[in-house]
Amino acid sequence: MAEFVLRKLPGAEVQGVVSTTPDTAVVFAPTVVKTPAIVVIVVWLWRLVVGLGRAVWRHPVVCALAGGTAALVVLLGWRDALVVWGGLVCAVSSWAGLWPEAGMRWLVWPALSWWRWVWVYRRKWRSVVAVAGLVRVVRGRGYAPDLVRVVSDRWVDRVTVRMLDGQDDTEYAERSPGLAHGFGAVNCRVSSLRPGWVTLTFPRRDALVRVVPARPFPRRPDVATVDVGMDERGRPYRLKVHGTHVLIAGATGAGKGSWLWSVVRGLLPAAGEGLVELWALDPKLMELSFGLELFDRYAGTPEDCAELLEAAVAVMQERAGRYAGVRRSHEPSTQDPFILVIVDEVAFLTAYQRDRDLKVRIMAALATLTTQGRAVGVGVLAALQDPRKDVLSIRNLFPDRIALRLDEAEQVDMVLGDGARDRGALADQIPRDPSDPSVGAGVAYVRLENAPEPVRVRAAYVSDADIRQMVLRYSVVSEAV
Ligand SMILES: Nc1ncnc2c1ncn2[C@@H]1O[C@H](COP(=O)(O)OP(=O)(O)OP(=O)(O)O)[C@@H](O)[C@H]1O
Repeated sequence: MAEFVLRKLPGAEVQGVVSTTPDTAVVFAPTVVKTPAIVVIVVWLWRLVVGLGRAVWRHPVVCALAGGTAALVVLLGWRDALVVWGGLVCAVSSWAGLWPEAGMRWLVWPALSWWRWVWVYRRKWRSVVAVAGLVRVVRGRGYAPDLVRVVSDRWVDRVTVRMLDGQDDTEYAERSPGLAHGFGAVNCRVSSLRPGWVTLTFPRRDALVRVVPARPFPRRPDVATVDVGMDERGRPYRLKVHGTHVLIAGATGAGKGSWLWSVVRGLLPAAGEGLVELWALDPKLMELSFGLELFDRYAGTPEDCAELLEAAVAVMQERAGRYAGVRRSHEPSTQDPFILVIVDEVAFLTAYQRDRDLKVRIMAALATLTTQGRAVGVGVLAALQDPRKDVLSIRNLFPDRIALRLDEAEQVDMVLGDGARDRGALADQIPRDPSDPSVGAGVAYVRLENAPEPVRVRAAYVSDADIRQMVLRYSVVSEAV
């Protein structure tokens, strides 16, 4: 029975790790059974074959190199083998020099991944997971999760792990600080894309330290997603705006403006073609008014904002009536453009609004838009400064959420949803420097509706000069509410 249970557990048995669990403190000596030598030899040979097969499967390049070298030495002798090797190294270096991107992709990153696998993860794996509490002891034998793969690039290590049967990714999320410290990383983020497997992301260098300049205007109008900045692997990050609603929360000076303006910038070519309409609500009168001419409709006072939201609801209902029974989703067109309602500091219209009637109207319109608008091409992009005030009542209306720097750790889950901070969304630890507002500004954790794991992204900084250039290029005659 014991053997059956143990065989069902995936993962390697822990050896050489001092166990601190009380149930293993007393070990009873088992009955000694004499095994015939031939059985022992067969078992060891079988283990050797399995080990070799696994090594070839996991490290095909290293094994091919080792096997090829051995074959060359046997066939040509070590001098000629050395000459062949020298020629190969020269050829590969010239190729990598001529095509550096391909060289990095096929040579440098795989070599780095292998090195990190051997030197950092494989070497420390069992002791770190044991101390972090991820090892299970079954009838006196310890089992550790399997370290399967390490993929490294310039910025992060992505470690694929086969969990033990019965474990789930929330357990890894809870232990992520210990894993990060154990492997010498500043952070560890946990995601699970298929049952039984978990991916641990350990950032090595921060791609997001430097300010990301405003993204170039898209060559072709794109409504579905917008290039808003850079992710932590140094790749452009595209935010979905059509078919969703997005909430952006961050403390004062966290850089909410750069997210709003990056979205506006990315949609301008489509707006120029009549496929998008940008409706702005700017109750603070300080942010969106700077690019007033870019918006099809603009409202500043709370009364105007309520009217604009109700106008959006009217468009939504008119479309819903037309689409009913004809189609189930919205395709942006000049007849029915995608309408993006952008709200800067939504709490001014809700939590801080003293006029009760107005507040009720605004909340009702917001709730209607966010619950029914996406299928008919009306989206809401709202920014919020203080997540404590109002977020719990409106947070759930937004499928996609972005947390910039927040003042307190508890606010992270308030914005992104339960468990987000455990999964590595450390929005309360995004750095800030009072003497340099650009430090950490625009850096955020994004949690999308269909992906529970947060992604760290820095929005491009759209400066005043960039906004002036946008106005010069894409002004529309803005309609009063
Ligand atoms: N993406 C960014 N990259 C670098 N610096 C940025 C970025 N976004 C903003 N900043 C810097 O941070 C400052 C504050 O940004 P911003 O006004 O957008 O913050 P905010 O979150 O909107 O603050 P508030 O809620 O007080 O309006 C800017 O003046 C700019 O210097």
